[in-house]
Amino acid sequence: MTSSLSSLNASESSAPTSPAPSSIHGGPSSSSKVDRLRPQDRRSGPSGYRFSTTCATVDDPNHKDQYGASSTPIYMSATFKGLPGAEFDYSRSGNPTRSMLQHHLCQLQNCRYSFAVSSGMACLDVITRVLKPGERIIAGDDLYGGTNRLLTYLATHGGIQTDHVDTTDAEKVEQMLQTRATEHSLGQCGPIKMVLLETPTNPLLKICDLERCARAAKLYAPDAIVVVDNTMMSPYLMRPLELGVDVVYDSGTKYLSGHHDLMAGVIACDREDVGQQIAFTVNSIGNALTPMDSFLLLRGIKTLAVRMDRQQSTALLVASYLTSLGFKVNYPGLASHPGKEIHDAQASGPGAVLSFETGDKELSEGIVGATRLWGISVSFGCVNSLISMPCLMSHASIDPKVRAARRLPEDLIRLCVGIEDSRDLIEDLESALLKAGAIRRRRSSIPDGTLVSPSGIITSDQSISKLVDGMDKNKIETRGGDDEDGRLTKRPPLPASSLVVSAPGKVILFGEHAVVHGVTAIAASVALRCYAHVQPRDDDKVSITLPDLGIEHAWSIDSLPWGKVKTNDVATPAESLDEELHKAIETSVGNIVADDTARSHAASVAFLYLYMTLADRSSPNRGQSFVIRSALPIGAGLGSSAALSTCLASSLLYTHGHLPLPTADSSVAPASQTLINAYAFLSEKVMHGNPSGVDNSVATHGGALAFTRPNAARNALVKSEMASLKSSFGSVRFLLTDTKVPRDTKTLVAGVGARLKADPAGVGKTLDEIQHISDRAKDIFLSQQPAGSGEKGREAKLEGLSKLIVENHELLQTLGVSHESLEVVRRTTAERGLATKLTGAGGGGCAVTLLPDEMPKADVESLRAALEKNGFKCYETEVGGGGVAVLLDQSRNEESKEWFGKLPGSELASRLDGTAWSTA
Ligand SMILES: Nc1ncnc2c1ncn2[C@@H]1O[C@H](COP(=O)(O)OP(=O)(O)O)[C@@H](O)[C@H]1O
Ligand SMILES: C[C@@](O)(CCOP(=O)(O)O)CC(=O)O
Repeated sequence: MTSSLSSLNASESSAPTSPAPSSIHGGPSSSSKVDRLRPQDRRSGPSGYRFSTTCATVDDPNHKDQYGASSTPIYMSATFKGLPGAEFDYSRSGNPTRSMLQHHLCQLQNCRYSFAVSSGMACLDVITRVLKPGERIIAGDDLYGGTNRLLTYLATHGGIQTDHVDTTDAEKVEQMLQTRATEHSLGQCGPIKMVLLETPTNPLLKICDLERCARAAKLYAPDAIVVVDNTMMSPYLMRPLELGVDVVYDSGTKYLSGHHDLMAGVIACDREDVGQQIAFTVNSIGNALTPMDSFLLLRGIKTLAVRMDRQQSTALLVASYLTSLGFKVNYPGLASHPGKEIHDAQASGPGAVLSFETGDKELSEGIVGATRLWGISVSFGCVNSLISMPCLMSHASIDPKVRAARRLPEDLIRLCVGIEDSRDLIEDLESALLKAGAIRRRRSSIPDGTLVSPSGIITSDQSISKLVDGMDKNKIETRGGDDEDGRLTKRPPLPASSLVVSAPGKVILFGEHAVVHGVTAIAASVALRCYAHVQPRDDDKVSITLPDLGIEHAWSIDSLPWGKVKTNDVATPAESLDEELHKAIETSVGNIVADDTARSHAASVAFLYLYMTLADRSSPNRGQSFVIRSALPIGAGLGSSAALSTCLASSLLYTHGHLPLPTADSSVAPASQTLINAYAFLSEKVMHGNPSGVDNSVATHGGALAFTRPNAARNALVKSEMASLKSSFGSVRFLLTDTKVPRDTKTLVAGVGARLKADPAGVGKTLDEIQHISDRAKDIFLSQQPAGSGEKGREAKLEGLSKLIVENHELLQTLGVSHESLEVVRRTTAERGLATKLTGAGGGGCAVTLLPDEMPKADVESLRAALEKNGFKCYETEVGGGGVAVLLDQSRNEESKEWFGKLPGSELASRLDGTAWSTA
């Protein structure tokens, strides 16, 4: 042992982690409520990355590897040579691999001290050594068995007593603190020196209000340290230090490592006095983490956020599935959880552990024993899913009488969800529930035509959302239930069964019509959107309600022409329409709603085409009701059909489990966008015959795009090219004028196609000229402003765009797609020196006018009045917002059905736009 270690003075110990305190506190302040709600969005550490980036980026500028190794080397060395004072001398006190891990943990938890020790229990051992005999602890009554065992040991061997209270009731914690403080002041007991909290509790998943308990501790026992076991959440979902807590520990064996291939514990602390004390203890007792395990833990942490996202979203499905069967489920992700509000305020996700009761201990044993995929094991946080009975396993060390007193049900089953396919997990669980007799099929009520595999197990190609939705009513009842109908008919809100999505309309600035024939179009999303609300129907019908057109259609699902549907792999969408299916749907829609208007007919056929392509006929959950609303003017050239198509495609893909729902902190994934866009394009083809795909691409991806479709005569593309246009000169003001003159995109597009066929050279030349316009416009958008050109540079660019607008409109006139109403707009604006062109298919519909930066509001208003005098409607709009979006708030999804179909479009939009969406 080297001389620096022979002294066990805390201040000389090299156990604390390496970064200088100042470098860790690079992140934003911890006091803001908003910050706290979304810790994964917070930037931390000197590099200022967000959480998942920091997870994957292991870097300590003060400890660069001599060879530039990409992965932290494992320093398998007990000793390090050198004179006293060197940074490392003996691995118990400090080891470079462990130092790197501890540095990384400091970055993730935004704290100054981090310690990696041999297990989660070792953490508690180290932390409780701060206490002296006679001092007291307040802890929860729903604790992990190991924690309980150590606290009992401290009481019998160390004279440190613990008061167990229900820490999920902050008032009880406050009362206990007050009582003990009074007793201590009267000399009746020792001081409270530690308050030990855990939330959600294990295994009952009850919620403790950390901030309130920490505040109470500071009030009644200012010398006590507030300690939180954060293993259930991991630093990704919760960072208790930011809630007023002094010390946090995690069993690193769980989510941090994620693979159940090591044992570790990590302690985080930001208080210097406590940090130094812990450093002293770790060094003294020698339980610091080995270099090999430090390496493994560091590796595991890199994927913490992605693992947790996946595990958590599956846990929500499993919890909903079990709830739908009638089991009492404990999971803070469920709207019914009593502590949800507090949990949501202090953590940013419900985690991936849940528990449920069956009502019978033997039955629970039967279920646990019958699972195959769910491993029977203690612990959690692993990539593999685990099932256990806490009373027989993780909590067996607690006296049964104590367990009973703490209301820990003997039949409780704990599920720790891993990263496997959620369908396999639910199928395996269902099979175990059936085998154990916890549920059984209600064969008599399976609807005609519903296919159930001979084994009685739902086949794996069925989507989880359908599986989950249909469990209760159609197939299964809980044990002991008779065939009483309606016994389980009250279903809880299910994550994927009711959903709200939205997509924006678009404005084509240059290149409409020509884009159909391979010319580049410049288009951008607008702030007006279409919205779709989906919920299950239990009458075996599928329906579409179009309140904007005053239409509702419902079809008995069996009456649809299913014989024409070809088996398809949803992940590889067809590029062209299946004309046979299209025709068959046209016929049946025509038959069913003979008095249909052309508009609702088109929307209905497109809807059924996508429904029949994406829904599974054999699913018991095939019944669905769709309500579509648009804040966009319909049929005016602003892409209402593409926004509708994108809403239909996304809602069907999500509710039928073809796409994972985005999580609270994620946007609609690029791969999801691609699939949504492909199906939206098919719907557009149903509605418009030969669309270019620009509208649905903008509705799906959002932003501003230069879009070019493959066309052998014009370009060498094999698939549509989309170049994102980020204007180098800020936003541009546009006025959209809806002439309210109805027109039909399909007919107008076909008309231009016919002209091209009749006069390939003449129309071809027009197309070349439009291509040239789009190219110039693209250059203007993308070109950097010459240095020092300032306002002048911007003015020149806007002038350039105005010229192109005028030219493009003239060319569209020659293609025969203008209309007198559009010419009125053009003239009215030209009188004021403004450039206007039609946008979209023309023939009526909308015109777009470029507004100069300096145009006063009053002038815009007078222009608007002049235009609206003709019966037109004007919108001043921004362009380039987000694409397809999914409403994340499940309760909002449920609640909105009350007013979704009733409110005026603009009011509906303002109600929905203010809520939490995940957007492309
Ligand atoms: N909210 C809606 N309700 C019903 N149908 C709609 C809605 N939005 C769009 N549509 C469908 O889209 C068609 C309009 O498409 P289109 O003529 O291309 O004009 P736009 O430029 O608005 O997309 C309508 O005729 C109708 O079939
Ligand atoms: C005319 C066209 O270029 C745009 C159609 O726009 P809208 O349907 O009028 O919104 C056709 C297309 O690109 O598919």
